[in-house]
Amino acid sequence: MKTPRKEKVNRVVLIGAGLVGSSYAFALINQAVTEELVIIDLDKEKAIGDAMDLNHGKAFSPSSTNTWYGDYSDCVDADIVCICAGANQKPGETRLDLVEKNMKIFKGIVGDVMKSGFDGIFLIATNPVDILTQATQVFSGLPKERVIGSGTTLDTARFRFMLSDYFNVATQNVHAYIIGEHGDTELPVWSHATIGGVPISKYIEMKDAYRAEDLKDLFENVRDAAYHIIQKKGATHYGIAMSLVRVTKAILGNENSILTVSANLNGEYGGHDVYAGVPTIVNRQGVREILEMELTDEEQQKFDHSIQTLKETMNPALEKLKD
Ligand SMILES: NC(=O)C1=CN([C@@H]2O[C@H](COP(=O)(O)OP(=O)(O)OC[C@H]3O[C@@H](n4cnc5c(N)ncnc54)[C@H](O)[C@@H]3O)[C@@H](O)[C@H]2O)C=CC1
Ligand SMILES: CC(=O)C(=O)O
Repeated sequence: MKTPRKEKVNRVVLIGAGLVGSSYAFALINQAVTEELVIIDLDKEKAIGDAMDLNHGKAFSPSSTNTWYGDYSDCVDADIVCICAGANQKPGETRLDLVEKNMKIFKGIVGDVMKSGFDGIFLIATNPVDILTQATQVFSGLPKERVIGSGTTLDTARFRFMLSDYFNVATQNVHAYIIGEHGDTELPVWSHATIGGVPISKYIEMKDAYRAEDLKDLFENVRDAAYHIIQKKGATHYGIAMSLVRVTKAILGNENSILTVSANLNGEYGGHDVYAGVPTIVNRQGVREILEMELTDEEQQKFDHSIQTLKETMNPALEKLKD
């Protein structure tokens, strides 16, 4: 049930309560991240049902999140509008294949959010996420640092999980990033990957049990993880939901945490006006700062290729939607 606001509390508006959105809502409530959660979806009945179901679990959750099915006017008081609406990949489809369909949906959604007077932070999950994050910035006119995408947060989490599994150390002690497009051209930054501060290349030299060739396969499994999961169960949603909650917490908690969100490169990493996954300091302002790592020549080449691919897909799609 919607309640009038008496004091400043955190409000997240979720647009698109499909598999990703409803998993995000569930994870938000279970981690006590926000006082208010508003759900909006084209499928009104499904979203009303979700709000009822989530409120019925309140007695068992650590949070007192007030959840309701809302409308775009609720965005005016939102700290974060998270968009998970739109088509997902069918088996064999790439993320980039979704661009035209989802960009059209975004033009309408972002326009409706902005009509409410929204002045918070957009957090985007819908694919192709880097391109839709950029489109959201263009459609909304909000400052670039207040429009961010989930970027390669999920890929980085997959990478750290698979490395921790291979080396049999806790995920928290693996520091390694996937950067670039959240998609087929993403790349691992091996030159800065460490285990407890020891470069992975050194760690492998020190231990007979590990082989450099295995790392190539490991990265391919990270890059292709979505295809493998979609083949098995039709969609991925728990991992991204937890990534989105992590970013939401970093924003609402003013954490200054480093996360590989999709941020506008704005002078960093070659100075492109493009959104891509890079290590970024995230706080209440959204993007505080992008961390520019020194890449090897090979890594820089792969990164440039990833950026070029994003531009080549995004520019014609944005052009088509110009009024
Ligand atoms: N960034 C990432 O790492 C990931 C992104 N995704 C992406 O998230 C998106 C959503 O995926 P799923 O939840 O699996 O899809 P889904 O089909 O389960 O849900 C999409 C929801 O969007 C709603 N919707 C469609 N148009 C709308 C509009 N104009 N206004 C409001 N709601 C609208 C639908 O009614 C539906 O409930 C896809 O683009 C998918 O590729 C999925 C996993 C990871
Ligand atoms: C679907 C998608 O983007 C992922 O799971 O990485």
